[in-house]
Amino acid sequence: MFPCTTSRFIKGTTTSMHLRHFTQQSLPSLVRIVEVGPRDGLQNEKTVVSTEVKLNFISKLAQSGLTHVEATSFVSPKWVPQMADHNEIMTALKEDRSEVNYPVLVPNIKGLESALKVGVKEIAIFGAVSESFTQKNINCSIAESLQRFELVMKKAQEHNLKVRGYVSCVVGCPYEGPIKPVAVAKVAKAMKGMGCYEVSLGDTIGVGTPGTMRAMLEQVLKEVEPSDLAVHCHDTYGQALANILTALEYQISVVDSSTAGLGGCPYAKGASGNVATEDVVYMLHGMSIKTGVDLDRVIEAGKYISEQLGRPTMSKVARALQT
Ligand SMILES: CC(C)(COP(=O)([O-])OP(=O)([O-])OC[C@H]1O[C@@H](n2cnc3c(N)ncnc32)[C@H](O)[C@@H]1OP(=O)([O-])[O-])[C@@H](O)C(=O)NCCC(=O)NCCSC(=O)C[C@@](C)(O)CC(=O)[O-]
Repeated sequence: MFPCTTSRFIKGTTTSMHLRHFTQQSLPSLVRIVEVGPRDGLQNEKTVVSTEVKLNFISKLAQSGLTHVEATSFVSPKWVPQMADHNEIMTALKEDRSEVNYPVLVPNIKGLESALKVGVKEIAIFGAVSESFTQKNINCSIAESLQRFELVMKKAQEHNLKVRGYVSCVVGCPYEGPIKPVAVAKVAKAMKGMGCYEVSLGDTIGVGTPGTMRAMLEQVLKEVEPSDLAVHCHDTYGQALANILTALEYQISVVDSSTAGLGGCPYAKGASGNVATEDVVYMLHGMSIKTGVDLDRVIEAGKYISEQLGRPTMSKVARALQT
């Protein structure tokens, strides 16, 4: 996968830093989880998952107390075939009378126009801090992507849509290696400045450690308030929970996760799944941090989708509790 690169991602990042001492009192008492399983979790699946299964999965997640379930992407079906049923998914969710938000990914005006036709209320624009990843993922430069997002933002605001922003590759890029924290701060600031209500910082290939997360967050927090940030940690190197805890220490209280640990980006080869929602909920509840999420119900949703995909869950908590 990245056989010779591991040391590149951990080298020289924390030695000069003071390890801060945090007490339980200084952590957020409430964390909002943004469930990305139906989108990030499934987008990389080779076999097309039926719309019916996706909707059942979303329904189970919605019944678990999650308030934000990212449902699909309005991207090109040639680029990401698994998300080609976005119209059917969002048309079905229009009938949902719950308070759950169903944000969708939108890369450009074409995606936004399609999303508006099916009554989407919240979108997420997605950029990155690496030029190579941006080219591979959305076929343009970082500067071009920000111009596109400005157009999307303007139109979204005209339609009173909420817009979230993603910044990918915040500690490492599959093509460029380690990323400078100051570059992340620049893109995060641009996303926030154009009107995103929240910017989610993505460790797309899961190479971050609490050391590199800390270095990155300290720069980003010079430009964006912790209340406007979320973290999105893939678990490739088994560091995701530690990285999330690091973000909580900086008062970031929104965490993206994916039930059953599904996921990966088609344009970030080698990236494994997101941190499992079950594992995040277990950790947070164990620290007396509220999430409003019913762990048993999320485990049930994870069991359902894992059975449908024909493989065991990647959630350690679900595995432990099911045996
Ligand atoms: C952005 C594009 C569309 C540019 O793709 P492009 O080829 O440069 O676009 P184009 O404008 O030249 O159009 C080419 C064709 O795509 C169509 N097209 C154009 N736009 C759309 C659209 N919105 N919906 C449907 N179709 C579209 C357009 O109509 C045309 O169709 P044709 O004439 O050839 O039949 C493409 O690169 C794309 O779809 N990329 C998606 C990549 C993606 O979804 N990646 C995964 C999500 S990001 C991620 O997972 C990371 C994250 C968010 O989780 C955080 C983290 O982990 O770090």
